[in-house]
Amino acid sequence: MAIPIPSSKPKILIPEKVSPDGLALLQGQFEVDEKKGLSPEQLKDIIGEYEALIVRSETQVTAELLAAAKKLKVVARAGVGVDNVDVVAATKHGIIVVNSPSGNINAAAEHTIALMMAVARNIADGSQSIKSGKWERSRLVGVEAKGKTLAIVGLGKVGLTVARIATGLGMRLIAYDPYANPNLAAAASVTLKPSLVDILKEADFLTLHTPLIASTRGMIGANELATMKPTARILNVARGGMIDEIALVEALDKGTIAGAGIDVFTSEPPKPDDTASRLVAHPKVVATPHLGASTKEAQENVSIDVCEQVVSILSGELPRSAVNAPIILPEEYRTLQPFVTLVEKMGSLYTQHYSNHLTATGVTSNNFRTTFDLTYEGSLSNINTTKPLFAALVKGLLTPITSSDGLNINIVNAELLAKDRGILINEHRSRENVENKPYSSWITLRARATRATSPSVSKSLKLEEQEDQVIQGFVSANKPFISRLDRFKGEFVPRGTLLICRNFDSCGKIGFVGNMLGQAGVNIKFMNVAPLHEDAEDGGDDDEEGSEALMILGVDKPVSEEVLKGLIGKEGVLEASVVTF
Ligand SMILES: NC(=O)c1ccc[n+]([C@@H]2O[C@H](COP(=O)([O-])OP(=O)(O)OC[C@H]3O[C@@H](n4cnc5c(N)ncnc54)[C@H](O)[C@@H]3O)[C@@H](O)[C@H]2O)c1
Ligand SMILES: O=C(O)[C@H](O)COP(=O)(O)O
Repeated sequence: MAIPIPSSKPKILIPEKVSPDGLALLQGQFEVDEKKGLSPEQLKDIIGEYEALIVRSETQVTAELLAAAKKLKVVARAGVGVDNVDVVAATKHGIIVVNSPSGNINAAAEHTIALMMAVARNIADGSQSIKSGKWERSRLVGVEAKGKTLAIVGLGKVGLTVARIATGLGMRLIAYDPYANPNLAAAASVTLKPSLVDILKEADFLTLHTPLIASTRGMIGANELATMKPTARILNVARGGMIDEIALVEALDKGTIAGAGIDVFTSEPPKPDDTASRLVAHPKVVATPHLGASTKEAQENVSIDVCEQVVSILSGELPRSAVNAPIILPEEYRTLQPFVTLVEKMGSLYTQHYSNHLTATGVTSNNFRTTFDLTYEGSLSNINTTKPLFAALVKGLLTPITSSDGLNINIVNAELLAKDRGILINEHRSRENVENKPYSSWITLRARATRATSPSVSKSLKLEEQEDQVIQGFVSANKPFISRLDRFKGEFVPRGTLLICRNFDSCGKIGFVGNMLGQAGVNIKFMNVAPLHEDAEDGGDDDEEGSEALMILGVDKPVSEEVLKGLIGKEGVLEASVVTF
């Protein structure tokens, strides 16, 4: 019998119905498990195997579930609303939450208009009546949309689309949204009002299009309903919970509200005793089972949108619509990616080189500092977002010292993790000295020297504490290069294992180090010598013992501490460190 070989491909779990159009993008490179009908416990039991989770609105992605999701890198919501995802908990775990902010806008807007017309013209009631053999023309007289006031709460993507369609129906449009763009509102012929009450009073139809957040939960309760006209009708294709369902049922019973078209409920699907069930059953309500986004077109859109983002994230790239990180434009990302690699390597070089180098006295010195200046220079100073570069630096600095913790450092949690470790990074942009460089952009990482507050403090400072620690790098042909390390300038590629020696700049050093490595069976793959940088305080000193240089050797295996000790102090090697990328 053949024994199944475990797959080494990253695993993606899809516990809900997601359109196959996007899923096709995942086939081949990932192991995709579509498992519908899992209970929360079953989901928790298996989530630890997966690197990506793709959901719609039914799966509750709780803090408890995320804590069990040890490998999870991304929660992708194939839709807009992420109220079923604990985004704060995801952020803490470094899990990126992505959604599809625009894939189903049109579907939701058209569904709103469909419900409005259905409520206005008693479509559901009329259909049921005729199917039961009746012919009730006088009971089912409706109202027209033309000339009526449509009041919109939340003039975002769906709200504006509803407004544009409703203009074509000849409706008057008003809206309440304290954060709305007045130009977009005016272009859609919507008059913005300063308060909710202002629009409630005038509404013939009230439609809700906000997210479900603290300020919108229960925003339409008994008091609000009481301020509305008895002929008014209410539509909700946004989220259950924004309307007090019991208050609405009572208003419909009393006849103080004429009707409602409801797609979303406080409990989905509603159980018989839930308040939502009373609303669904009410004769003046046209109810649909959260169908706002359920069109073929919208499902194709959101599926492709989030699956593309899952592929990006699992390939180590940035998504375009992260909910818990700023949105980065793809063209910006393309420009930034080589610099992201560079900065991560600069951070890693910093930690490995400064926190672990063997000095002339044979002591391993840790000179790691926690306050950094990260300066983007040349044309890079014009970029819109530096967030990925910031995150890359945190990742580079921390990974050599935290990799055993399994920390997943990314743009989502980098700031938090840096803060937790007391690391402060000040970002700067500079266009100075552009003409002196052979490359258009470069980056400088500087950990400033301890500044003496008095002569006695100055005396007590060790020499290395009195100097800035500097790493500078640039990108050429999409490859990262280090162009300065400490007081030394010289180009080298940060890859593989590097032995970095500080030595007196005189004859015989290379031969001596090469010989020692050879005896230890370590092969040298490439070598660079970096002389003192012109800005270095003792730069240009030609005195044999005064002038120093760095020797950077790419080696084929790690150099043991014993070999390092053998190098130090002899033949003018002053310090040595080994870094691995
Ligand atoms: N039923 C469905 O299947 C379906 C489909 C798509 C979207 N939706 C839901 O529709 C809603 C709107 O989606 P969207 O894409 O237009 O979102 P959006 O973020 O583009 O717009 C939301 C708007 O609400 C406004 N807002 C926030 N708080 C407010 C407050 N307290 N008072 C008034 N306005 C406030 C915001 O300023 C924003 O303009 C969301 O809840 C989404 O989940 C439902
Ligand atoms: O927020 C959304 O995108 C809608 O509510 C759609 O939800 P669904 O994907 O469960 O249909």
